[in-house]
Amino acid sequence: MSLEEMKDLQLVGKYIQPETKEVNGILVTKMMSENWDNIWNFQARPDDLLIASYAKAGTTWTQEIVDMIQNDGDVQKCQRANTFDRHPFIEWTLPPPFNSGLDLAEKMPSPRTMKTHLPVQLLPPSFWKENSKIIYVARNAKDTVVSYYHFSRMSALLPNPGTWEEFVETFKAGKVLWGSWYDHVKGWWDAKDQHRILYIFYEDMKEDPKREIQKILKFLEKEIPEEILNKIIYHTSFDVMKHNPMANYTTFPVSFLDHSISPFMRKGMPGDWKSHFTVTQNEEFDKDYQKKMAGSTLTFRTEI
Ligand SMILES: Nc1ncnc2c1ncn2[C@@H]1O[C@H](COP(=O)(O)OS(=O)(=O)O)[C@@H](OP(=O)(O)O)[C@H]1O
Repeated sequence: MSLEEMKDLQLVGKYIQPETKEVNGILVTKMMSENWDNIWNFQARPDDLLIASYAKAGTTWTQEIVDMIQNDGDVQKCQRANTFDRHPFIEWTLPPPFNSGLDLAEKMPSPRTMKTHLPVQLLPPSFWKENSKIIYVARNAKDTVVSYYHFSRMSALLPNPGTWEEFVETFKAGKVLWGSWYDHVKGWWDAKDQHRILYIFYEDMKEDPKREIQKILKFLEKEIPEEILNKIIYHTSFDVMKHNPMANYTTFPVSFLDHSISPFMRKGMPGDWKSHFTVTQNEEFDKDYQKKMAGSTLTFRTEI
């Protein structure tokens, strides 16, 4: 449905209950669980590109970078629709008249670029069979939980997060949509060498966007002049994306996403967790983290 039609339906969000259900032990929305057979049987194509991540890891940022690369730095072309419509969110299921990710994806001509937050074991198997390319973006747990908390406060589509203290515990227990952060990042990390997966980090993107965009270019087998590369870095910087209505989620009905509670483009900085965690909370988080990440070669930076 068009943005104009969406605006006429400002109130619809109020009637969407963020009820949850489990699919193979992973929490998803009730609507996703009811649509699960279709999601699982989704037909990927060999020339699909999937941007995968745990929620709040820098998905939208990566989507904008990829779209700019695919459109040779043409900003106008990247303004053709909001992020949600440009890159179908395959598992995201909404009631009619809203478009669900699968509907959008199935209608989209090849080559498609799509998004998912599914943990690796729940990815529709056709992606593996067709050997589609996947970019996985990961972000450190502490900044992720902060961003997830504020997003849950502003989004009527996600369960109520409760207090910050409560949400940290829910996150640690993996009782949030898309399941445990720890299992998600490790699962995709372990899968990366057996498939066409580029695994990148939010903190690295922030530290040196040029270097990380060059990694994406290489993965996509694309070459662009320096001038376009610089344009992409500028257009996908936090300050520019924050004011880009096609990338900052402000085109969504306010009853879905209420930016006056917390903007989607909130801080965009590694290390913001320091203004949220108490000393005790941080020590307990670290202790729990060591246990959950023990034995993995995957490491994160919590500041740059
Ligand atoms: N260009 C750019 N630079 C730096 N940071 C950026 C950028 N674009 C988005 N963001 C930040 O990414 C967080 C949102 O993550 P996602 O896009 O993965 O969210 S979602 O799961 O798809 O809803 C959210 O992080 P927080 O600010 O910490 O909440 C966004 O602000």
